[in-house]
Amino acid sequence: MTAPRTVEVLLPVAFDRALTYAVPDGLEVAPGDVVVAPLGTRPTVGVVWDGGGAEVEGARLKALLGKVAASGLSASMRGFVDWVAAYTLAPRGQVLRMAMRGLAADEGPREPRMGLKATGKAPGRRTPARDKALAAAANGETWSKKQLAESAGVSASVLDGLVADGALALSPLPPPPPPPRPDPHLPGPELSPEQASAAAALRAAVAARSFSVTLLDGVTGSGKTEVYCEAVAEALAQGRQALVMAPEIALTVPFLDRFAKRFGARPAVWHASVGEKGREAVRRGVADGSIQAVVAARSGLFLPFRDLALVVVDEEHDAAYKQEDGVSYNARDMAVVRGRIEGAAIVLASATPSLETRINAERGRYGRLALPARFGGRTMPEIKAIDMRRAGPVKGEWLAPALVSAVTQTLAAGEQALLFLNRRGYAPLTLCRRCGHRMKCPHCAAWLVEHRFRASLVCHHCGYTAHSPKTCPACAAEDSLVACGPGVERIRDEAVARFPDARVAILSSDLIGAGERLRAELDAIERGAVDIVVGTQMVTKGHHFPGLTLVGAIDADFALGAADPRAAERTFQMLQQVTGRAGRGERPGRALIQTHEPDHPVIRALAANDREGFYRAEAIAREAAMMPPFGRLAAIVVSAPTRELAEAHGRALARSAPKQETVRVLGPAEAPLAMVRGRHRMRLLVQAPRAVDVPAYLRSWLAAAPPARGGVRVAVDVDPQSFM
Ligand SMILES: Nc1ncnc2c1ncn2[C@@H]1O[C@H](COP(=O)(O)OP(=O)(O)OP(=O)(O)O)[C@@H](O)[C@H]1O
Ligand SMILES: [Zn+2]
Repeated sequence: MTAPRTVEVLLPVAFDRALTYAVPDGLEVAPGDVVVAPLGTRPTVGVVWDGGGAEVEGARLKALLGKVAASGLSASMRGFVDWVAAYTLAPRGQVLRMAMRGLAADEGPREPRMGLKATGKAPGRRTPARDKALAAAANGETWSKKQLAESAGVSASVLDGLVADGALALSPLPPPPPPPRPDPHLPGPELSPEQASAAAALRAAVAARSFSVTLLDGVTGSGKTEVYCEAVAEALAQGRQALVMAPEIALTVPFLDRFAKRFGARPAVWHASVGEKGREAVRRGVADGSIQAVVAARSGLFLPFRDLALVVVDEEHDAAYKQEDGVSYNARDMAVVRGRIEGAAIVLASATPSLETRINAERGRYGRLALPARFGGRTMPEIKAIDMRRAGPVKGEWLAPALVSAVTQTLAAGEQALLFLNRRGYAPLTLCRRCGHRMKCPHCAAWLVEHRFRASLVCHHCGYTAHSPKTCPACAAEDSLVACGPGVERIRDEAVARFPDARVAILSSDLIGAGERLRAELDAIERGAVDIVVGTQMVTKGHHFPGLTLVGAIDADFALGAADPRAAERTFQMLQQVTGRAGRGERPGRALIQTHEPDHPVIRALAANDREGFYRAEAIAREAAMMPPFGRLAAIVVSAPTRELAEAHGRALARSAPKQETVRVLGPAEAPLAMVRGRHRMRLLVQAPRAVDVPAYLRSWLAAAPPARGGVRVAVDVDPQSFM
């Protein structure tokens, strides 16, 4: 007897290794095929991986259960999965799981949907409802049951009766027409000379059919979208595919309409709120090439494109590109990796590029195209700081007098104002006036945030929600709980109270979501049906509201990210983005920033409109501290049910760190967010020069480290973005 043929199969579970299976006689499989394999006793869908295929002696070898008629993973996709896993230290199976999203169990030809058709036979019994149904069906077409019932104004049971009677018969419905395809040959807008030359460079990058990375560095309102749409047009015209990524689902919404205006049809959409059926359709369409353009949140990077020509990473600086749970990867960086593997052009677009990307461009690793001025001769907003120490509001209010009078003037001129505060809910802290008790999350080292619209207290880390209590849970005093500090809901209340005639809208992800509600709100603002917009960071980027001329930033918030080496950069980016919403239409804009540190270099750079100066100073500071992009960082978070366990394991880890001259291991120290979901957290930080292969260092470290026991978990984060 000959030994069985075998293959390696990677399964979408937390295994790093592919498992070896026997291939039953009569089954032909190749790397990339989707197969069903037994995992323990459970049939599991996985992907045939590279390697293996040898003849192995093994009576106990399990056999594949079958093959699935679904588009598999190309060699480049498999290479991408391997690469991401190796870099992030995530098990390969966990990365594979992301690449299998939307995979239907069977993509084979579908059974046609059945509808109803008149047979011409008279029913045995006539009623007015039956007559109506037959009259509607008399046109001879096949109707869906629902449509026929609606059109005739009868219930579904009437139709069932007619089928039983032979007057209606089941009949296959014609397949739905394919969605319209975007047309790359529609004329785009007329571009300014700067835009035109940037667009030509991007078109050339796509036409080159090879890997390249280009930073599209253009100030807010410079028309970056119009420019990168030309690169999309080039990809479409070649019959190839383009992926446009946005850091948040909410930002995909306005892009859909802009894309449709440019190309006559909407792109496919891919993100967490798309339902299972929709995802299956997108996955199938990108795999067979019938879908050419996709707009997606970060997970779209793992779609199995057949012929990917272009990836645009819009707002490339955005921290939301970093996934923090499961596989910790930065979709911006992994887009570059995918581009290298696929030979695709990568465009990183931003008005406030990350220092990482700026330095890559300066050192010639990336190309750089600049749009230094706004489109149409519009000017950048004038930015001023309001010193909250001297010119702040009275206690209990949050809008400084100078901001109030600016809003008043803006409204009087028939223009719109935006009040920005990066804090959801009504108040970040609720405390008892009598005993000083603070309302805390029972599972996290965090305060509960009051959400007054929902009458509840919510933990922003674990989602724990409680009704706002009437009495203090500690001292039982009645009506003693007070809200401290503002969230957007509170700013909205103040705006409504101060400007009773103004139409005030609030935009916050927890209130609006990313669906039709959001679209309706954005439309209303664009049309001028809203006077004051109050919003979280959801409103800071990407949006274009022509009537908006004043932006008020309620709190410049530097202290928040004290442990974060990117705190200054992030604050600069956020304020530059939000102030960049002002004055994009006919009239010039201005912005007021409420701050307790008006002399902070970030505020000074903003007020002086000195972007370059800020980046230069920031680069010097980061280089001196050997912080990214001049050095490398990785974080290891140890969590455990008790602090002692977490600390002990953190110490043991630190002791087992391989000695390498240039690599520093800091900690363990208690994480700024010391407990989440009941787990105590300690952090270690690895700092190394750029030349060090940090993932390799971590791998050899963790392989030799004492195993985590007793509920201890170790999470590795290469290139951390969050320092909580
Ligand atoms: N060549 C053009 N012709 C007509 N309108 C244009 C042109 N370029 C840009 N615009 C318009 O100018 C506005 C700003 O452009 P866009 O939103 O692309 O800027 P942006 O650079 O992406 O800004 P931000 O970074 O602030 O999001 C949009 O309404 C856009 O349609
Ligand atoms: Zn919590």
